[in-house]
Amino acid sequence: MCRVTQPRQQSTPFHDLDEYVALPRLAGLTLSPDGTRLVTGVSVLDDDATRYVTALWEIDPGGERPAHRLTRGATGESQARFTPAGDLLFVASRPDGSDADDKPALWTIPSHGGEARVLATHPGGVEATQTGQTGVAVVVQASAMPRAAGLADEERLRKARKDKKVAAILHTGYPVRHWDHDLGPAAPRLYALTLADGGAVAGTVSAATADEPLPLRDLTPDAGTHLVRAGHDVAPDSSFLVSEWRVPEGRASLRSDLVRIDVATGARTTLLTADETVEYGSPRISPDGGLLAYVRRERSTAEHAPRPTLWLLDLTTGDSRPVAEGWDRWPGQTRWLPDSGGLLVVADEDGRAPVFHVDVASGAVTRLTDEGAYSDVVIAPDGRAAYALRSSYGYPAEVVRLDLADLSAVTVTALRAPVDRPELPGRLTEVETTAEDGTRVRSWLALPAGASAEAPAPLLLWIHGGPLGSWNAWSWRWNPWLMVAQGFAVLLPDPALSTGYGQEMIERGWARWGAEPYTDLMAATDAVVARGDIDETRTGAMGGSFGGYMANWVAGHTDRFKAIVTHASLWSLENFGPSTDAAYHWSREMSPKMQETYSPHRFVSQIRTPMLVVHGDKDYRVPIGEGLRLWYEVLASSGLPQAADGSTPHRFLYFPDENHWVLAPQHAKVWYQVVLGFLTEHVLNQTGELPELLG
Ligand SMILES: CSCC[C@H](NC(C)=O)C(=O)N[C@@H](C)C(=O)N[C@@H](CO)C(=O)O
Repeated sequence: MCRVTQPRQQSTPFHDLDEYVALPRLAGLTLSPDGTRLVTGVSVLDDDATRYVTALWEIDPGGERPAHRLTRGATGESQARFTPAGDLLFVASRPDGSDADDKPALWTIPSHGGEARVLATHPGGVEATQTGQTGVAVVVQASAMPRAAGLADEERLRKARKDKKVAAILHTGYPVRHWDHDLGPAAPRLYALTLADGGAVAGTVSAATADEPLPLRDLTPDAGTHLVRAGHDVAPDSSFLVSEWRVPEGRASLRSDLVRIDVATGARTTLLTADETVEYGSPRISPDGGLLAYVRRERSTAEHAPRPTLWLLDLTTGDSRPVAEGWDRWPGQTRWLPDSGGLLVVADEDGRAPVFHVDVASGAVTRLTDEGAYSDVVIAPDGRAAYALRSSYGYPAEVVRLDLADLSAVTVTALRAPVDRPELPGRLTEVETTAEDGTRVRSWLALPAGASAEAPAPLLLWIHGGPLGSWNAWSWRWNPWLMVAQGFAVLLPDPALSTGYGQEMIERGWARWGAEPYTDLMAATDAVVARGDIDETRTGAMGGSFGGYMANWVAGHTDRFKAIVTHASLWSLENFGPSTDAAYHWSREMSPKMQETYSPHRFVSQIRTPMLVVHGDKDYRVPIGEGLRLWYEVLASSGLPQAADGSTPHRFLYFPDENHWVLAPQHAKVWYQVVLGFLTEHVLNQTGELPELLG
C-alpha cells in the first residue's frame, strides 16, 4: 500500500491494509430463552483472503468464561436463534447437508451439544428464521415461485429454469430490483415448522425421523410480492406473528400495512392500513401478547421529511395510541422488557445511538447509555440485564451487558468476546460550530497521533450518506483510521438532514440538498481549519452515495479542496430519481424544481478540482449510469484545464462486480489504496503509489 507523509512512529492494523482487512468483525446477537447462552457471529478472512466467513461464537453473559466457537462450516453460518427448549438454530449452506444445490438450509445443534443437522430445507433456500419464547412453532422465511403448486413443484420449476438457462423475469409491478439483485420471479413467503412439545428439536412430531428435515407449512401462499423486504415479529408464545405487508398503491408506489398471521392456520387479518399520509412498520409484540409496539411513519412530501414515531396497538381492543409523545428522536430498534411495562429503544442522538427506556404507562423516556452506538439488543428473561453490540468511531462492535436493576444508573460492561479493540493510530475528538442560521453543527474529528501546531495535519472532509443518518457507528467501509494512519485528520460532520438532532435539523435540509447541508459542511470545515493542529492549505473532500452527491456538489461550488473523491454518487438527480431501486422513496421529495436546482451535473463547468470517481457495476441503489455520466461529463466539460495530450488528473475506479459498497476484501484494499494514492498526490503533493494488481 502507499505509505506517505511522516516516517511512522507507530504500527497499528490501520497502517497495513492486509492487517486491516484481516481484523475479525462481529455481527448479530441472540440470547437463549433461559438467558444463559449468548451467541454472536464473527467474520474472518478465508484462506485466500478474498471472502469473509462467519462462524457462531458463544459469549458468557456473566463475563467470566472466555468466548468459544460453536460452528466451523466452510461457508459460514448466520441467523442464530434459539428454540424455546434451548436448541440452537442457524442458517448455512453446507455441502454435507441434504440440500442438494447447497442452498442455505435451517440447521440445528441440540441444547445438550452434539452434531449439527439439517432441520428444514426449501428449494429456494432458507433466508431467515424466528422463534418465540414458548410454543412449538418456528417461523421460516424463504422465497417461492408465484405459480408453483407446493414445494415439489417449486423444485421442478426452479430446475427447469436452471436447465434451460432461463433467467427472464416478467414484472407486473414495482420494485424490480433491490440493492444488487433482481426481484422475482420468486418472492418471500413465511412458513411454519412444528417442533416437539416444549419447543425442542429432538423427538419431533410428523413422520420425520430425528435425522430428516421437518416439513414446512406455507403460511402465506398468496403473499405475491407483499412480503418483499417486509420485517415481522413472532409472538412470544409462537401462536401468531405480525408482519409488514407491502401494498402497491398505483403509480409505482408502495405503502406498508401491518397484518396479523395465525401460525396454526395462516389466517391473516389487517391490523393497520396505511394511506397517503402514514404507513406502518417495525412491529414488536409484547411478552404478554397484549400490545404491539410499532413505528407510525408520516410519509414524506416535497415539503416535509418523513416523521417516524413510536405507537402502541392494543391487540385485544384494536385501539392505538402514541407513546413517548414529544420525544424528538427517530425510534430505531425496539425491544420489550419482560413485564410488558416498558421498551428499550435505540435512537440516534448527537453522534451516538444510545439505548433509551420508554415507560409504557407514562410515556417517559430515559436515556440509559452515554457513549457508543447500540444495536442487536436482547433482554434477559428476568429483565435485570440486556445485552447488545456497541461500537463508535473509536472502536468496532463489541458485546456489552447493560445492568438494568436500577434504570437511573445503568452500568455497561464489555463482555469477554473473541475480538479485542484494535489499537488506533490517533485519537477521536468532538467539535462543533454554529451555522449562519444559528444551528449547532457537530462533528467527529479523528486526529493523527502527531498532529500539533508545529506539525499541522492535512484535512479530509468525509461526508456521510443517507442522507438520513449520522456518523455514529463504526464502519469497515467508511473507516477514517486508514487515512489517519497516513497522517490525515478526518472530519466527520453531521450537517442538516442528519438524524439524532431533532426533526427540525432534517426539515431544514429537506429538498434543499445543495443549500443548508452544503453550508453546514463548509461551516464545520471552516471551524476545523482554524485550529492550530490542522493545515488549512492541504485539504480534500470525499463521500459515498448521498455523501458522493455532496462531494459532487462541493466540486461544483468551491475550489477550496485540492482533491475530491466521489464514491457511488448521485450526479444527475433527474436520471437518478427513476433509475434507483426504490424510486418511490425519492420521488416524494424530488420535485422537478429540486431536481433542477440541486443537481450537481449542472455545475460541471465550474469544477476545477481533480476528481476520483468510484462506482460498482452491481450498484442498483445508485445505478452505474450515474458514475458513467459523471465520468464522461467531468472529462468532457469540467473547468479544469486539460493537458495538450488531453490527459487530466481525474480518475475513474470501476468495480465490475461490486455493489453500492465495496465488500470483497481484495477490492476494499484496492479502494483504500487508490483513494489514499489520489489524496497523497493532490492534497499532499507527493507521489502516490498505485496497487500493482491494477495492471
Ligand atoms: C430505500 S431508500 C433509502 C435511502 C437510503 N438511506 C437513508 C438512510 O437515507 C440510501 O440507501 N441512500 C443512499 C443513496 C446512501 O446514501 N447510502 C449510504 C448510507 O446508507 C451508504 O453508505 O450506502
